[in-house]
Amino acid sequence: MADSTQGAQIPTVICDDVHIVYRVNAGGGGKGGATAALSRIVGKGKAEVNRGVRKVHAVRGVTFTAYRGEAIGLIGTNGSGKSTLLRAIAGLLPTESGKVYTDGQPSLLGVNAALMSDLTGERNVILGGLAMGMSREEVDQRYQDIVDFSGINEKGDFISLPMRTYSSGMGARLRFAIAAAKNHDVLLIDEALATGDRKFQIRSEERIRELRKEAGTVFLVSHSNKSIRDTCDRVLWLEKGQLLMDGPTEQVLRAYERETAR
Ligand SMILES: Nc1ncnc2c1ncn2[C@@H]1O[C@H](COP(=O)(O)OP(=O)(O)OP(=O)(O)O)[C@@H](O)[C@H]1O
Repeated sequence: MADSTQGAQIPTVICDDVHIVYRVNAGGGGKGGATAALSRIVGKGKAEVNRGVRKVHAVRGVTFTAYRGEAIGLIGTNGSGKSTLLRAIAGLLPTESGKVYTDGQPSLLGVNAALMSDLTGERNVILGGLAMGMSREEVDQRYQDIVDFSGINEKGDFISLPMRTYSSGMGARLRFAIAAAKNHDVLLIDEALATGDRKFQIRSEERIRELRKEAGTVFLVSHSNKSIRDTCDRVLWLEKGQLLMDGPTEQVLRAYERETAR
């Protein structure tokens, strides 16, 4: 457990022996699906043999407590269960067993966060703000800050164009800017910084540090060890769904880097 968990700390997220299992229809989209039809042709009817539900045990017995003011990095190789754990903390996935307790409603900010691609950036800022519980006046007050922070208009008037015309990096910037406009009890960020350019990454890392100071807890899933080093004081290392290590950033990252360099 990290040193930062000592003293008068207020818990914000508690995961108690959390297991998460996905159930996947192994039949390939059911009898009528295109994949199933292809399997029937290729396998000459053998597709039926594989029918049934397969289980993927993505998170296996994860236990930790996060405290107010912490920024916690989640690291691990592809498929180790980071995004799954984050979605469970956000309340978007049920646990198979074990419990997730949270203080307040966590906000999940992922690269796929649902903004409306046919609406302009401007409309999405307003809708996103309202969806986060801001009043219309608050949204109006913060609107320009959000647009400035996103940098969307640095190369022209893009905020008045539909979001489907944005590059993936521009979309990610706007999503982050909207989410970061509000102070969150628990902010969960899933690789959101990865698609922004370096200048935007620096700006968003700065904002994460501010959000922490404003007494929230931030979780950051990232494959960039640099982003984790720059923003987090504690790191959870997941591998095959299990919590391999939980401790101060430098200690865990060094162990992770030793392991992944092999
Ligand atoms: N919707 C889903 N249905 C079934 N299995 C899933 C689903 N999403 C993830 N999985 C499986 O759960 C396991 C953990 O996946 P997860 O996306 O949480 O890993 P991750 O550590 O975030 O990976 P990455 O670094 O590649 O983003 C993997 O084995 C993956 O195949």
